[in-house]
Amino acid sequence: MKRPRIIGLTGSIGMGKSTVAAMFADEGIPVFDADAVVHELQKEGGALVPEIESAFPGTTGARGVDRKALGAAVFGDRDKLARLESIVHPAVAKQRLAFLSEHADADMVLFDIPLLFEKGGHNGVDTIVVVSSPYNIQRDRVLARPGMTAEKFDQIIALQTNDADKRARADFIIETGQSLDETRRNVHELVKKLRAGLA
Ligand SMILES: CC(C)(COP(=O)(O)OP(=O)(O)OC[C@H]1O[C@@H](n2cnc3c(N)ncnc32)[C@H](O)[C@@H]1O)[C@@H](O)C(=O)NCCC(=O)NCCS
Ligand SMILES: Nc1ncnc2c1ncn2[C@@H]1O[C@H](COP(=O)(O)OP(=O)(O)OP(=O)(O)O)[C@@H](O)[C@H]1O
Repeated sequence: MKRPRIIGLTGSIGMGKSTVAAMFADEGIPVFDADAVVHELQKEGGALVPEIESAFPGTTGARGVDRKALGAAVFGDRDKLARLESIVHPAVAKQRLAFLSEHADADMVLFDIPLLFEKGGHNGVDTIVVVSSPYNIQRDRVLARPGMTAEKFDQIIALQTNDADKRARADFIIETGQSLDETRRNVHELVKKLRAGLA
């Protein structure tokens, strides 16, 4: 069956996945945003809210999942995180398949998958793009987010494949330590190469 070339976009916390995925979308490439799907499933009326409430009592309310509370419950506890992942990841995988069949005629699609290497998703994509910036820039950006603490940042970093490994396993690296304009130019050049079949 004909299917598009699948580009997997990944990178560690705050490296710029969402920002760079939006640049690919601006180039006309359909983007599957795993994180946005998780938000959808966890919001008020979201399909996973009841199951999350029963596994993690007190972490949901009238507005769906309270992500801060749930994050505080799982990021420092690998068993709890694994339990949450066993609820969330199958639902995301199902939507990814649906997305792929909706875009079966596209030449290329991009999957924005934060845990591409951690969960083995790299085996299901044709080309791997990693977003990456120097550690200090990453850390400063993440710590500037409301509600973020150095402790939470360290916990999350410890759960993710490190940046050097990601870079080593990438087909292409998009540097995000520079200006947004520079990064956008690099995305444009990469898309041009991919479209021309040169990469
Ligand atoms: C625990 C939750 C509610 C916390 O939400 P919150 O808005 O506070 O944080 P956010 O989602 O922005 O994540 C912050 C950082 O942690 C990373 N992260 C999220 N889940 C995981 C995980 N299971 N393992 C490693 N890193 C993770 C994100 O990629 C991001 O870099 C949320 O992250 C969640 O539901 N995670 C489980 C689902 C999941 O694995 N999502 C990420 C891939 S789709
Ligand atoms: N050259 C650049 N490329 C990408 N992002 C940049 C760049 N310069 C500054 N930024 C900023 O860095 C931040 C990156 O955040 P973004 O949400 O895209 O990262 P993420 O990898 O999706 O994060 P998370 O893993 O937490 O979901 C944004 O605020 C973005 O504006």
